[in-house]
Amino acid sequence: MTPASPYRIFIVEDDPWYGEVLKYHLSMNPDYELHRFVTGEACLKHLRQSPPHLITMDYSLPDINGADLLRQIREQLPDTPVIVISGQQDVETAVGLLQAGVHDYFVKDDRTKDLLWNAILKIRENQNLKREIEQLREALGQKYDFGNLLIGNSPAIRNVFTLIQKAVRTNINVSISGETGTGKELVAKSIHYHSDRRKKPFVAVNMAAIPRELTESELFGHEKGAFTGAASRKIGRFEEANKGTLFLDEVAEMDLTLQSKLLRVLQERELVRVGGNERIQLDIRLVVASHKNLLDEVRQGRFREDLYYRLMGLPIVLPPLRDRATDVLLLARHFLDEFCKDNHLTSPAISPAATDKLLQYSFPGNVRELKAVMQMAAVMCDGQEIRPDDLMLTSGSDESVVGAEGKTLRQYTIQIIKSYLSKYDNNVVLVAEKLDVGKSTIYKMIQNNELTLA
Ligand SMILES: Nc1ncnc2c1ncn2[C@@H]1O[C@H](COP(=O)(O)OP(=O)(O)OP(=O)(O)O)[C@@H](O)[C@H]1O
Repeated sequence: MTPASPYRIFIVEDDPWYGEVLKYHLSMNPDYELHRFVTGEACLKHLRQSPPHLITMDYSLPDINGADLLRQIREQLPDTPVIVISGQQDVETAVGLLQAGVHDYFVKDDRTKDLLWNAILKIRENQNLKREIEQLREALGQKYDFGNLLIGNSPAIRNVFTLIQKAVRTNINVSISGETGTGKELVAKSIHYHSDRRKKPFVAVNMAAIPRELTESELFGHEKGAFTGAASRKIGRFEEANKGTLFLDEVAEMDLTLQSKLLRVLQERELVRVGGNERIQLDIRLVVASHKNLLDEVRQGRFREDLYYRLMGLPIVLPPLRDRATDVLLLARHFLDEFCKDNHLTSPAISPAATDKLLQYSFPGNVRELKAVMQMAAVMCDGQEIRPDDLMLTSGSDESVVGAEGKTLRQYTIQIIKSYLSKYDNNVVLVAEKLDVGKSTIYKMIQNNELTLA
């Protein structure tokens, strides 16, 4: 059903006069295509032929009991909203119907047709929003097509593609390790958007970005009044990701207390919000990542061994870019073309000397650094060709640092991050997103006193 198609409503009402009143009232909206039936059987017969977007039904029909009709509608069209209109003012029936999944229940009186009008508007709004979300998720799925977007042809990255393909076929947890900027989050997204869960949420949480005292409530949520400052209920990231995928980045940053809580949630597949009693069932694929070696963390007593084995699932190791030599040029070309396209520039060639320089460099910041270097080169070059001097590399073959003030790329990076932080009110998450740097990178700069928040 396209958004432009008429909105089909079935009115099931055996009282011919009342049925006509409802039909006439709803026909004021030209978007509605109205079909009236005087028996439950007639409605059921048409359900499959031309499925409606919404059904409004009288509870007392001559041929079929309201509850039976509802059950049969639910079996055939589980997602179609049903509004029940009835002459009975019986609370038990109303509660029973609402529990059986009826969207609304109205008693026949003077206000019914207006209540019905408003209820339909609300339902349509929700249906439109749902459809939009699904379309956006589809679009994201295409964006994270790892065949297109996870660029690479080296044996190392092809091995990663094979593991992603294996992961998407099952529900197994995945642990990704690799240096910063190697593409861990991109791999996590690719897994999600290729799995059966793609229509459900992908939620990413960077454990290094959350202040320690807030981690539990951030992950598991809290009830109103659970602690000072908990002014209202908060849904945690686990609950947000339910039925979808939760990506826990920098998982090694969790303290031991939180690790025990996480272990319990994973074992029991349910959580209780901080300060609450309700048990919430969880159905989540967990993807975790760390640039630290988790096994080393276990050996040092900083990471629980039992949790380590729970999280490990299918391990994917993302090799550093320096071990994917053949990918460097492929990725360089990709980032250059992408940047030039976005900025309406003609994509320049890469000179042989610049190619050599790229191949000799060790890329400590991995793919993220290569992307930044190529974007800067596109700006710095003469528009025709990228030459060695256009490539601002910070270490390896070319120790020298560019720029009139003799600053290193790292110093430039810090300067840019600083100016963004002051522009965006010290919102680290937003700045990391805008500049496409890891949030943990910024937090580490703050920790190392390279950056101070104004
Ligand atoms: N194989 C790839 N193809 C295309 N783009 C890539 C690839 N790998 C990484 N990138 C790009 O490099 C940047 C860094 O990737 P990502 O954020 O996934 O790395 P990460 O390992 O999660 O980093 P961190 O450890 O700092 O969180 C992103 O802009 C991402 O789109």
